[in-house]
Amino acid sequence: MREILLAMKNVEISYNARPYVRDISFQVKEGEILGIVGESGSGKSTLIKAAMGLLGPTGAVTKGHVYYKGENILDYNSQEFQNIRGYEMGMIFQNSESALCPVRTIGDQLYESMSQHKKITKEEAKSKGLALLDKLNFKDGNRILKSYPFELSGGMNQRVGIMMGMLLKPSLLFADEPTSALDVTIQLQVIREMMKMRDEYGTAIVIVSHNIGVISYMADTVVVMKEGNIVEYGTKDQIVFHPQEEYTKNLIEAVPRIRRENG
Ligand SMILES: Nc1ncnc2c1ncn2[C@@H]1O[C@H](COP(=O)(O)OP(=O)(O)OP(=O)(O)O)[C@@H](O)[C@H]1O
Repeated sequence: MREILLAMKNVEISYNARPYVRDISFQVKEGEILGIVGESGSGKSTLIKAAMGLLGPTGAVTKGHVYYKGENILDYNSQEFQNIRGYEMGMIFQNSESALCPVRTIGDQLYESMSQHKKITKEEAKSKGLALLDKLNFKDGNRILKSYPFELSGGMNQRVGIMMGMLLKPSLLFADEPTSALDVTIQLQVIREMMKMRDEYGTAIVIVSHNIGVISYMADTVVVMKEGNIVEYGTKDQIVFHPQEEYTKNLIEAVPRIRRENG
């Protein structure tokens, strides 16, 4: 039986004491890929931030429970969240450049991120980073590691962010619109690399994407969000290929598909 890694139960999330997201329940098992779709402002990123303890000073889970490996993480203090972020839970941001430190090289940031969680030499960190950069189709990994974020293009920084999120082989990877800033060919590479991570290491992935093609390619299960509520939740087959709600049907029709599988 695969372990349930993440579970939200009847969760409400508020900013400045006003609820924006209501009565959310879903779960993610080991090796499962959950897609979250929904129009802009429907609360997709808020769900991910709540699971990672990153709602910021104005945000809070105001009702319900969030469990990670059976532990109620709403009881965690910031140090406990710090301990699981990166190592247990990885994150790929929509805009990696803004998550990177502008005045330090990629190589230094890579080493810092890895050495926070385990004893590792700079050389080991470098060789792991180079191997993953190679898989993500960077031609000149050495140069990338010596570069500052501003010296790289937006697409390159995004792939660096993806590498950082995947490097520690977390049990659960959150990916918030990870490919929207990338060229189509690179998008496919990144998606394949995430799938490989799931297949090789049993990594569970929660992916937010506007692109139903990406969701239909990757996800096992799908949550559909509208104005802070779940309107549909089920298997990919149920949601992408046999949606019940008009809202879901419109979402699926509104965006171009990369490829439809199983349908
Ligand atoms: N820090 C914040 N303070 C106040 N309101 C916020 C904050 N962050 C998000 N919100 C509000 O919460 C709601 C959900 O936002 P969220 O970013 O989760 O939506 P989303 O579905 O991820 O949107 P998008 O697809 O545009 O990224 C929106 O109404 C947004 O304005």
